[in-house]
This record gives sequence, C-alpha cells and structure tokens, in this order.
Amino acid sequence: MNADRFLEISNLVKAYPNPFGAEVKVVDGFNLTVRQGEFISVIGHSGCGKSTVLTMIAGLNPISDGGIIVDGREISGPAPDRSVVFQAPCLLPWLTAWGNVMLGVKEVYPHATKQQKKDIVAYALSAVGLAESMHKYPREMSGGMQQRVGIARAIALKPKILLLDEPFGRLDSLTRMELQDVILGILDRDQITTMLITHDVDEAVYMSDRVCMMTNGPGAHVGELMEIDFPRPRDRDAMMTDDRFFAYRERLLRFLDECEHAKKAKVKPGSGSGHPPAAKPTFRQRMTGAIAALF
Ligand SMILES: Nc1ncnc2c1ncn2[C@@H]1O[C@H](COP(=O)(O)OP(=O)(O)OP(=O)(O)O)[C@@H](O)[C@H]1O
Repeated sequence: MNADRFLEISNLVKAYPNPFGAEVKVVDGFNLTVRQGEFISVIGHSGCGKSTVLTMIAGLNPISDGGIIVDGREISGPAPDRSVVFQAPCLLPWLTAWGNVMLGVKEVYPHATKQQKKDIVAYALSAVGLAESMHKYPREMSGGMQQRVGIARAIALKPKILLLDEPFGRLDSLTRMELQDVILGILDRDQITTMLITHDVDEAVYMSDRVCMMTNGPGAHVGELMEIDFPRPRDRDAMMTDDRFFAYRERLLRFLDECEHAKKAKVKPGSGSGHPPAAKPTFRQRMTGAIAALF
C-alpha cells in the first residue's frame, strides 16, 4: 500500500444517455490521487458531475471507463470500506438512533460479539454528540440530530474512505458549523481519508487539506487543485481572521467565475470577449449578495 496514493482515480469517465438516447460523457478524464488521511473537498458548478464522481467511488454508480483504486485494490462495487453520508440521512423511522447505527454494524461485523457491536455503536453515537439521545426515534430529532445519526452510521463501519455528499446542505448555518466541527473532531481522532462535495467555498477552505476544482461538464475533469496550508486541529476564529483564508477563498471564487464565463461563452459563440453582460451578476456577486442577506 502506498499512503500517498491511497485513493487513485485514473482517467475516469461516466457517460449517461441523453433524452435522445445518445451517450453523453458527463465526466471525462478525471484524474485524482488522494493521500491516506487527507481531507479533500470537491467544488464545481451545479450539475458538473461532483456527485457522479462520488457515487462512482462509493461503487453505487457503474464506471464507464477508467478505474478507481482504494488502498491498492480496484473497486468493483459498494463495500463497507467506503461509507457515504448524503444530504438526507434517510433513517429508518421505526428504529431509534441506536437501532439505525446498529443495523449497519451487524451487517459489516457479523462475527463481532454482542458487546463489541454495542461498543462500536456507543462510540460512534457519542463521537457525534448523541450519547444522551441514542434512544430517540427520528421523529423526535431535529434535522441536525438526524444528520448526526447519519454520520455516526457512516463512521461506525470504520471506513477507509468517508464520502460526504453535501451533508450539511439542508441545515441552517449554525447547525452546519456545529456539524463541520463534529466531523473535523472525528477525523482528528480517527484519521479517515475523506472526500467532501460542497458548494460552499468557506466550508471547503475551513475543512480541507486540499480542494479539487471541477470544470463544467460535459466532459468535466479536475481543473485545479489547491493545498490549504492551515494546521490541524482547525481553529475557526483564527482562520477567519487570517489573510490566507481570504486568498484561498478568492482563488476558488475566481475559478468558479471563470467556469461560468466559459459556459456562457460556449452558449453564445462569437459574442465578443466571452464575458457575460455586465448587468448579469456573476457567481461571486450572487454569493456576496447571499452573504449580505444574512446580516
Ligand atoms: N442517472 C442519470 N442519467 C442521466 N443523466 C444523469 C444521471 N445522473 C446525473 N445525470 C446528469 O449528469 C450531470 C452531473 O450530475 P451530478 O448530480 O453528478 O452533478 P453535481 O455536480 O453533483 O450537481 P449538484 O451540484 O447540483 O448536486 C447532470 O447534468 C445530471 O443531469
């Protein structure tokens, strides 16, 4: 096993049929290598293919071409060495938090003793801050608590790779920050290699060791990679007042702006400079407006 190439994605292609039956390569030539224990975020415009890449790594979405190697072995389908947290936790409503987490543990550790399984579930639930609420049913929990169960369910399987597909997308900003820190706390302890799909550039910078910027599809691939040079454990207040944070954020926003300009230039070939009309807000302007609206 090579710890520098713990996850290796080579020439990955995903083609989906379009409404006319023709195959469209949504993702094409996607190459990425992730170190063991690294936290990598993937950002890109809506519909570029981020979830497609993540679900292929999870083994839930067949690969059209190329390959994915995890810890030296080519993947060929879903397996507990890769667990996923989606935007919606999808808990079984007739089971408590404990029962929902135990379900996967029983499946993945059939030979563990009863006590070992209980210990795994108790550890996972307390790691996400649910030690006091483990006997609650989903209907008795807030959205944030339900997502904590979703995270506990994923880490209880002791995955080699944790795949997070916009796991905070439905949460309010305070809960979102709490859960970002829950995840970072777990990773500081357990050193799980993690991939996060997000639209939130601040989240990407705050949480990651590296950010992968995906170009627009069709034919989406890795556009740029950016190392985030902040020590762990992360200190939110210190980072948010550090000039480097804003420089990283700026670079991500610039990349997203450039992708948007390129898309518009493609839609309107020969329309001058390829830049959008000044009256239309860019990704950065829309985002700044959205942030301003919070205050
Ligand atoms: N099963 C499918 N069949 C056909 N096309 C699909 C299928 N799944 C996804 N697509 C298309 O592939 C493209 C990439 O989708 P994907 O969900 O991976 O993008 P994304 O970057 O994760 O988007 P978002 O940020 O909005 O979640 C989109 O154009 C989508 O419509």
